[in-house]
Amino acid sequence: MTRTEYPGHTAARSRYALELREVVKVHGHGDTSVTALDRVALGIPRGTFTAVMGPSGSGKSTLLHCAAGLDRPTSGSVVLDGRELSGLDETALTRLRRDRMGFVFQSFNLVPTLTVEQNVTLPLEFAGRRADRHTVRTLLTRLGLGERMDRLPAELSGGQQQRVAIARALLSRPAVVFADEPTGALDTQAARDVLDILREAVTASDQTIVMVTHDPVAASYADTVVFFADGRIAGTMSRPTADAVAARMAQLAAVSQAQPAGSAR
Ligand SMILES: Nc1ncnc2c1ncn2[C@@H]1O[C@H](COP(=O)(O)OP(=O)(O)OP(=O)(O)O)[C@@H](O)[C@H]1O
Repeated sequence: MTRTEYPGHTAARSRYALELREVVKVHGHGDTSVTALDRVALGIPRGTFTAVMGPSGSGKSTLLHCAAGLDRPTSGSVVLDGRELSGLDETALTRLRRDRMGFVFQSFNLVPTLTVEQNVTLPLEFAGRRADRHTVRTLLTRLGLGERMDRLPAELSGGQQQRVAIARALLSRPAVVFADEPTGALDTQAARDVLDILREAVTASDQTIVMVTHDPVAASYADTVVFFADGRIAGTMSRPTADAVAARMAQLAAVSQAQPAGSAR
Protein backbone atom coordinates (compact mmCIF):
# COMPACT_ATOMS: atom_id res chain seq x y z
CA MET A 1 0.00 0.00 0.00
CA THR A 2 1.38 3.40 -0.89
CA ARG A 3 1.45 6.25 1.56
CA THR A 4 -1.10 8.95 0.88
CA GLU A 5 0.85 12.12 0.37
CA TYR A 6 0.12 15.44 -1.17
CA PRO A 7 0.99 16.61 -4.64
CA GLY A 8 4.18 18.65 -4.84
CA HIS A 9 5.86 16.89 -1.96
CA THR A 10 8.44 14.16 -2.29
CA ALA A 11 8.64 11.17 -0.01
CA ALA A 12 11.79 12.55 1.67
CA ARG A 13 11.41 11.74 5.34
CA SER A 14 12.35 15.13 6.69
CA ARG A 15 9.46 16.76 4.88
CA TYR A 16 6.97 15.11 7.18
CA ALA A 17 6.00 16.40 10.57
CA LEU A 18 3.93 13.25 11.02
CA GLU A 19 3.91 9.87 9.35
CA LEU A 20 1.62 6.92 9.86
CA ARG A 21 3.05 3.75 8.42
CA GLU A 22 0.57 0.96 7.84
CA VAL A 23 -1.14 1.72 11.13
CA VAL A 24 -3.70 -0.83 12.30
CA LYS A 25 -5.74 -0.30 15.45
CA VAL A 26 -8.10 -2.98 16.68
CA HIS A 27 -10.32 -2.12 19.64
CA GLY A 28 -11.43 -5.02 21.81
CA HIS A 29 -10.89 -8.74 21.34
CA GLY A 30 -12.44 -11.73 19.64
CA ASP A 31 -15.89 -11.60 18.03
CA THR A 32 -16.60 -8.07 19.24
CA SER A 33 -13.32 -6.53 18.06
CA VAL A 34 -13.47 -3.50 15.80
CA THR A 35 -10.77 -2.53 13.33
CA ALA A 36 -10.84 1.25 13.76
CA LEU A 37 -7.76 1.85 11.57
CA ASP A 38 -6.95 -0.54 8.78
CA ARG A 39 -3.40 -0.15 7.39
CA VAL A 40 -3.49 3.61 7.32
CA ALA A 41 -0.47 5.13 5.56
CA LEU A 42 -0.27 8.89 5.65
CA GLY A 43 2.42 11.56 5.47
CA ILE A 44 1.68 15.06 6.72
CA PRO A 45 4.24 17.54 5.29
CA ARG A 46 5.59 20.19 7.61
CA GLY A 47 3.94 23.58 7.37
CA THR A 48 0.61 22.29 6.09
CA PHE A 49 -2.99 22.38 7.32
CA THR A 50 -4.78 19.03 7.03
CA ALA A 51 -8.44 18.38 7.79
CA VAL A 52 -9.53 14.83 8.63
CA MET A 53 -13.15 14.04 7.82
CA GLY A 54 -15.38 11.01 7.64
CA PRO A 55 -18.67 9.60 8.83
CA SER A 56 -19.20 8.84 12.52
CA GLY A 57 -17.22 5.75 13.49
CA SER A 58 -14.84 5.97 10.52
CA GLY A 59 -11.75 6.16 12.76
CA LYS A 60 -10.93 9.89 13.03
CA SER A 61 -10.57 10.00 16.82
CA THR A 62 -8.60 6.77 16.84
CA LEU A 63 -6.29 8.27 14.23
CA LEU A 64 -5.74 11.39 16.34
CA HIS A 65 -5.13 9.33 19.48
CA CYS A 66 -2.60 7.06 17.77
CA ALA A 67 -0.87 9.99 16.04
CA ALA A 68 -0.49 11.84 19.36
CA GLY A 69 0.70 8.77 21.25
CA LEU A 70 -2.42 8.72 23.45
CA ASP A 71 -3.19 5.25 22.15
CA ARG A 72 -0.82 2.58 20.80
CA PRO A 73 -1.42 1.07 17.35
CA THR A 74 -1.98 -2.68 17.19
CA SER A 75 0.62 -2.76 14.40
CA GLY A 76 2.44 -0.31 12.16
CA SER A 77 4.22 2.79 13.37
CA VAL A 78 3.81 6.50 13.94
CA VAL A 79 6.72 8.89 13.42
CA LEU A 80 6.30 12.38 14.81
CA ASP A 81 9.00 14.97 14.19
CA GLY A 82 11.40 12.16 13.25
CA ARG A 83 10.73 10.09 16.38
CA GLU A 84 9.02 6.74 16.26
CA LEU A 85 6.45 6.68 19.04
CA SER A 86 6.41 2.91 19.55
CA GLY A 87 9.99 3.04 20.82
CA LEU A 88 9.11 5.49 23.59
CA ASP A 89 7.99 4.64 27.12
CA GLU A 90 5.15 6.57 28.78
CA THR A 91 7.47 9.16 30.33
CA ALA A 92 9.18 9.91 27.02
CA LEU A 93 5.80 10.03 25.26
CA THR A 94 4.46 12.49 27.82
CA ARG A 95 7.53 14.66 27.33
CA LEU A 96 7.21 14.51 23.54
CA ARG A 97 3.55 15.48 23.76
CA ARG A 98 4.39 18.37 26.05
CA ASP A 99 7.35 19.64 24.01
CA ARG A 100 6.51 18.85 20.39
CA MET A 101 2.71 18.65 20.17
CA GLY A 102 -0.06 21.18 20.70
CA PHE A 103 -3.70 20.32 21.36
CA VAL A 104 -6.89 22.25 20.73
CA PHE A 105 -10.19 20.66 21.77
CA GLN A 106 -13.82 21.52 21.17
CA SER A 107 -14.27 22.27 24.88
CA PHE A 108 -11.22 24.65 25.18
CA ASN A 109 -9.90 22.88 28.33
CA LEU A 110 -8.66 26.03 30.06
CA VAL A 111 -7.94 26.11 33.79
CA PRO A 112 -10.75 28.29 35.20
CA THR A 113 -8.72 29.70 38.10
CA LEU A 114 -5.79 30.86 35.95
CA THR A 115 -5.61 34.04 33.88
CA VAL A 116 -5.28 34.04 30.11
CA GLU A 117 -1.52 34.54 30.36
CA GLN A 118 -1.12 31.82 33.00
CA ASN A 119 -3.16 29.37 30.92
CA VAL A 120 -1.02 30.05 27.87
CA THR A 121 2.29 29.58 29.70
CA LEU A 122 1.21 26.55 31.76
CA PRO A 123 2.68 23.85 29.45
CA LEU A 124 6.04 25.64 29.40
CA GLU A 125 5.99 25.90 33.18
CA PHE A 126 5.27 22.17 33.45
CA ALA A 127 8.34 21.67 31.26
CA GLY A 128 10.36 23.74 33.74
CA ARG A 129 10.87 26.51 31.19
CA ARG A 130 10.13 30.20 31.56
CA ALA A 131 7.97 31.81 28.98
CA ASP A 132 9.29 35.05 27.54
CA ARG A 133 6.64 37.66 28.41
CA HIS A 134 7.23 39.62 25.21
CA THR A 135 6.68 36.49 23.09
CA VAL A 136 3.48 35.69 24.98
CA ARG A 137 2.20 39.25 24.63
CA THR A 138 3.02 39.32 20.90
CA LEU A 139 1.23 36.01 20.33
CA LEU A 140 -1.84 37.03 22.32
CA THR A 141 -1.96 40.40 20.56
CA ARG A 142 -1.81 38.64 17.19
CA LEU A 143 -4.78 36.54 18.32
CA GLY A 144 -6.72 39.63 19.44
CA LEU A 145 -6.26 39.01 23.16
CA GLY A 146 -3.52 41.52 24.00
CA GLU A 147 -5.86 43.49 26.26
CA ARG A 148 -7.16 40.42 28.04
CA MET A 149 -4.03 38.78 29.39
CA ASP A 150 -5.14 39.20 33.01
CA ARG A 151 -8.71 37.99 32.55
CA LEU A 152 -10.08 34.64 33.72
CA PRO A 153 -11.60 32.26 31.14
CA ALA A 154 -15.13 32.84 32.50
CA GLU A 155 -14.78 36.53 31.57
CA LEU A 156 -14.25 35.64 27.90
CA SER A 157 -16.56 34.56 25.08
CA GLY A 158 -16.31 31.04 23.68
CA GLY A 159 -14.38 32.26 20.66
CA GLN A 160 -11.94 34.17 22.85
CA GLN A 161 -11.45 31.11 25.07
CA GLN A 162 -10.66 29.00 22.03
CA ARG A 163 -8.13 31.60 20.91
CA VAL A 164 -6.46 31.29 24.33
CA ALA A 165 -6.32 27.52 23.82
CA ILE A 166 -4.76 28.07 20.39
CA ALA A 167 -2.18 30.47 21.84
CA ARG A 168 -1.35 27.81 24.46
CA ALA A 169 -0.94 25.21 21.71
CA LEU A 170 1.25 27.48 19.52
CA LEU A 171 3.53 29.05 22.12
CA SER A 172 6.21 26.36 22.08
CA ARG A 173 6.10 26.13 18.26
CA PRO A 174 5.25 22.42 18.32
CA ALA A 175 5.94 20.08 15.43
CA VAL A 176 2.22 19.33 15.09
CA VAL A 177 -0.92 20.95 16.48
CA PHE A 178 -3.80 18.47 16.79
CA ALA A 179 -7.20 20.14 16.73
CA ASP A 180 -10.28 18.07 17.52
CA GLU A 181 -13.46 19.84 16.36
CA PRO A 182 -12.02 23.22 17.38
CA THR A 183 -15.06 25.13 16.13
CA GLY A 184 -17.70 22.65 17.30
CA ALA A 185 -18.85 24.83 20.22
CA LEU A 186 -18.64 28.21 18.47
CA ASP A 187 -21.06 30.41 16.55
CA THR A 188 -20.37 31.10 12.88
CA GLN A 189 -18.36 34.31 13.29
CA ALA A 190 -16.26 33.01 16.20
CA ALA A 191 -15.63 29.81 14.23
CA ARG A 192 -14.40 31.84 11.24
CA ASP A 193 -12.06 33.87 13.47
CA VAL A 194 -10.61 30.67 14.94
CA LEU A 195 -10.18 29.12 11.48
CA ASP A 196 -8.50 32.30 10.19
CA ILE A 197 -6.05 32.07 13.10
CA LEU A 198 -5.28 28.42 12.44
CA ARG A 199 -4.84 29.18 8.74
CA GLU A 200 -2.48 32.05 9.51
CA ALA A 201 -0.44 29.93 11.90
CA VAL A 202 0.30 27.65 8.95
CA THR A 203 0.74 30.27 6.23
CA ALA A 204 2.66 32.90 8.19
CA SER A 205 4.38 30.83 10.89
CA ASP A 206 4.89 27.51 9.11
CA GLN A 207 3.08 25.49 11.76
CA THR A 208 1.65 22.05 10.97
CA ILE A 209 -1.99 21.48 11.89
CA VAL A 210 -4.07 18.31 11.76
CA MET A 211 -7.74 19.05 12.44
CA VAL A 212 -10.60 16.59 12.82
CA THR A 213 -13.88 18.20 11.84
CA HIS A 214 -17.40 17.37 10.70
CA ASP A 215 -17.83 20.83 9.17
CA PRO A 216 -17.14 21.27 5.42
CA VAL A 217 -16.65 25.02 5.92
CA ALA A 218 -13.95 24.37 8.53
CA ALA A 219 -12.33 21.80 6.24
CA SER A 220 -12.22 24.36 3.42
CA TYR A 221 -9.60 26.33 5.38
CA ALA A 222 -7.18 23.38 5.11
CA ASP A 223 -4.67 22.74 2.34
CA THR A 224 -5.82 19.15 2.07
CA VAL A 225 -8.72 17.11 3.33
CA VAL A 226 -8.13 13.43 4.10
CA PHE A 227 -11.38 11.46 4.02
CA PHE A 228 -11.84 8.39 6.15
CA ALA A 229 -14.38 5.64 5.71
CA ASP A 230 -14.49 2.40 7.61
CA GLY A 231 -11.01 2.81 9.09
CA ARG A 232 -9.35 3.45 5.74
CA ILE A 233 -8.36 6.52 3.78
CA ALA A 234 -11.11 6.97 1.22
CA GLY A 235 -9.40 9.79 -0.67
CA THR A 236 -7.86 13.23 -0.37
CA MET A 237 -8.82 16.64 -1.72
CA SER A 238 -6.40 19.51 -2.29
CA ARG A 239 -7.52 23.16 -2.21
CA PRO A 240 -10.93 22.11 -0.91
CA THR A 241 -14.08 24.18 -1.17
CA ALA A 242 -16.89 23.73 1.34
CA ASP A 243 -19.27 22.59 -1.43
CA ALA A 244 -16.87 20.00 -2.81
CA VAL A 245 -16.17 18.67 0.69
CA ALA A 246 -19.89 18.49 1.51
CA ALA A 247 -20.55 16.58 -1.72
CA ARG A 248 -17.77 14.08 -0.95
CA MET A 249 -19.04 13.64 2.61
CA ALA A 250 -22.56 12.96 1.32
CA GLN A 251 -21.15 10.18 -0.88
CA LEU A 252 -19.26 8.66 2.05
CA ALA A 253 -22.31 8.88 4.31
CA ALA A 254 -24.40 7.04 1.71
CA VAL A 255 -21.85 4.22 1.56
CA SER A 256 -21.53 4.11 5.35
CA GLN A 257 -25.32 3.86 5.75
CA ALA A 258 -25.22 0.80 3.53
CA GLN A 259 -22.57 -0.64 5.88
CA PRO A 260 -23.27 0.53 9.46
CA ALA A 261 -20.42 2.27 11.31
CA GLY A 262 -18.94 0.29 14.16
CA SER A 263 -19.75 -3.08 12.62
CA ALA A 264 -17.17 -5.67 13.59
CA ARG A 265 -14.68 -6.40 10.83
N1 LIG B 1 -12.26 2.15 23.15
C1 LIG B 1 -12.95 1.54 22.19
N2 LIG B 1 -13.39 0.27 22.34
C2 LIG B 1 -14.07 -0.36 21.37
N3 LIG B 1 -14.37 0.20 20.18
C3 LIG B 1 -13.97 1.47 19.96
C4 LIG B 1 -13.24 2.20 20.96
N4 LIG B 1 -12.97 3.44 20.45
C5 LIG B 1 -13.51 3.46 19.21
N5 LIG B 1 -14.10 2.30 18.93
C6 LIG B 1 -14.76 1.92 17.65
O1 LIG B 1 -13.81 2.17 16.62
C7 LIG B 1 -14.45 2.74 15.47
C8 LIG B 1 -13.82 4.10 15.15
O2 LIG B 1 -14.16 4.99 16.22
P1 LIG B 1 -13.65 6.50 16.25
O3 LIG B 1 -14.12 7.08 17.54
O4 LIG B 1 -12.21 6.55 15.94
O5 LIG B 1 -14.48 7.12 15.03
P2 LIG B 1 -14.76 8.67 14.66
O6 LIG B 1 -14.65 8.74 13.18
O7 LIG B 1 -13.89 9.54 15.48
O8 LIG B 1 -16.28 8.83 15.09
P3 LIG B 1 -17.06 10.16 15.55
O9 LIG B 1 -17.10 11.07 14.34
O10 LIG B 1 -18.42 9.66 15.90
O11 LIG B 1 -16.33 10.77 16.71
C9 LIG B 1 -15.93 2.81 15.82
O12 LIG B 1 -16.56 1.67 15.29
C10 LIG B 1 -15.96 2.82 17.33
O13 LIG B 1 -17.16 2.24 17.82
